[in-house]
Amino acid sequence: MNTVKTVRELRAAVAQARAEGKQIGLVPTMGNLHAGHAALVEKAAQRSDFVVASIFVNPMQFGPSEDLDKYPRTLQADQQRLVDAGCHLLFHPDVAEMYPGGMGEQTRISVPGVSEGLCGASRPGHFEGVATVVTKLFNMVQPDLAVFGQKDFQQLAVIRTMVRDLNMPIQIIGEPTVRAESGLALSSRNGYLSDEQRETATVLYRSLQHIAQAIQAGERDLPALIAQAQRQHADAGLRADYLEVREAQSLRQLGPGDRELVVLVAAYLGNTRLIDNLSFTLDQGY
Ligand SMILES: Nc1ncnc2c1ncn2[C@@H]1O[C@H](COP(=O)(O)OP(=O)(O)OP(=O)(O)O)[C@@H](O)[C@H]1O
Ligand SMILES: CC(C)(CO)[C@@H](O)C(=O)[O-]
Ligand code: BAL
Repeated sequence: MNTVKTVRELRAAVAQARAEGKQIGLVPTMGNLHAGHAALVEKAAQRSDFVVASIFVNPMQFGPSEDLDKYPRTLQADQQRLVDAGCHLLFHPDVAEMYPGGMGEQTRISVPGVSEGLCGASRPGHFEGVATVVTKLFNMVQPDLAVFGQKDFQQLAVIRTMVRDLNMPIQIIGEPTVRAESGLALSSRNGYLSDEQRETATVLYRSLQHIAQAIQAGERDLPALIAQAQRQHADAGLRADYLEVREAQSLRQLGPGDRELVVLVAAYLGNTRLIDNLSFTLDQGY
């Protein structure tokens, strides 16, 4: 697996793969790779012939008081993981390569509607940063397909909407969340947690399961279900950001007859912000 740092080298390597008749798959990441990322690369390797992964901690999607500076950077271990998962090329640009004119006057992509609320409410500008950098990566690589994790459920919805609205000829594949045995969704930010906090954080997935099961069993008092879960989170030492049930395709508020639902949670444990979600189908509709 080659690692390249410039757009010029990236384009040359992809052009060569294309000239050999290969289908191109892209897996964008911010590095500090775990088994969740490996699953995305493996999926891309199944569905395409030449897998490009990117590692770029994108300053544009971080708020001023977020963890841009301390976000873990572990290039060597990441390269090994990518090789093991079947990646052919790693793009690892620096900020100047990605934003040569600086970020201030960079053209931006905004995706209204689906970007609003949930993480969009607590991280203003975040999805504009994500949509902009993903568009740039799409234009640099021009992949046939790109793989993203369902763990970042709203991000996946934003990207699907952007691709549809801007007629980008790229198939978007959403991969299920890879979890620890405890149920905790794997995330680079879990590295900020102590062993005890990692155990505490498992309450989030248990709540998602409980809420999904209760709705499937006919419970419709969502405010009560959510309040009960939030009390448990607070008792465990978590600070609530949001806990909501939405229609899963559009992320709009639930309406009568909806069948595809998703429960989404974000909460702080100390300074660490954790997110998780669980989607499910209602046979009879909501
Ligand atoms: N547990 C997981 N299972 C499946 N995909 C995942 C998982 N965690 C992250 N991903 C996906 O990997 C891609 C890159 O995400 P990113 O590098 O931000 O990793 P992360 O572990 O989610 O980090 P963070 O702590 O910043 O959220 C995204 O498409 C994301 O949805
Ligand atoms: C998609 C992404 C690589 C864009 O920076 C990032 O938001 C992530 O890692 O999920
Ligand atoms: N995993 C999404 C990237 C972010 O939290 O900034």
